[in-house]
Amino acid sequence: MARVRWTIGNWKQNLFRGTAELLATEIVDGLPPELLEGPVRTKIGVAPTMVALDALAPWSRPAGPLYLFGQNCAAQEEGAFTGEVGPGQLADVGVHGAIIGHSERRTHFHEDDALIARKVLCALQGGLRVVLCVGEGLEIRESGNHENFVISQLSASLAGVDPELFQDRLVIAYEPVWAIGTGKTASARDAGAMHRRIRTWLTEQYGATGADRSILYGGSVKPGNAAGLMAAGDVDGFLVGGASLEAEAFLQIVRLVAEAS
Ligand SMILES: O=C(CO)COP(=O)(O)O
Repeated sequence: MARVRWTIGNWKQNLFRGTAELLATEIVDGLPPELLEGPVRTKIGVAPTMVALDALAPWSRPAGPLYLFGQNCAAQEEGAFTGEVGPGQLADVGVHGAIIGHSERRTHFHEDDALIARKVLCALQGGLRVVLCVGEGLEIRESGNHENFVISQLSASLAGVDPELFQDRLVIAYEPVWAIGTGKTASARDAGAMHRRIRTWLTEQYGATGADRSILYGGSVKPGNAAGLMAAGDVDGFLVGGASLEAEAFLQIVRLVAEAS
């Protein structure tokens, strides 16, 4: 079976309920009908701020075509953890999954691999999909140790997670930190090499079935570079930041992901 392709917009700390609804409407209205009616070639996700999640229910599955993602998820189901939102609470407002381990959370909120592993486990146990983000900073890229770094992040972020839980719900996103919001994209060659390395590691750890999961690229993805990145091999779609805030740019990327051979 072909791996699922994904195009997911990470809206970060942008938009309010009204503007989020407007953007969701523009995206859904602009989706090519064949993506909605035929065998779906790319699943489409959006990750608005927590307080706009429930407002997007009319555009998200099952009512609409979008999959809804939180930008974070607590490491525990519930309890005395001020400010946290657990997987059950996300699912309760119609959320399908959560982005976990984004570099902005690792950097600004000091989330380490151990915490991320607990979040991944909690979210999967709670029935959510998980988009697990990994990626190296510029210094590590320049030192040439980027592949080992990313594999160690991946290995630590999945420590203790039973692969039985993955099913089709674990997606990996490779997002080199130096490419996020900078306009610098990894070359198709570099992205392809990292994605292949990740796939090889997944196969070594979990066998062919465990490795058969989508690996997305993120970092300054735009309509102009999406086709080249899709052609790199082992790239199953994108986690899009800035360009996902413009419906037309996001829709172009969706089309390129769906049409890539
Ligand atoms: O962080 C990202 C997606 O999660 C990428 O952001 P940009 O597309 O703005 O570089």
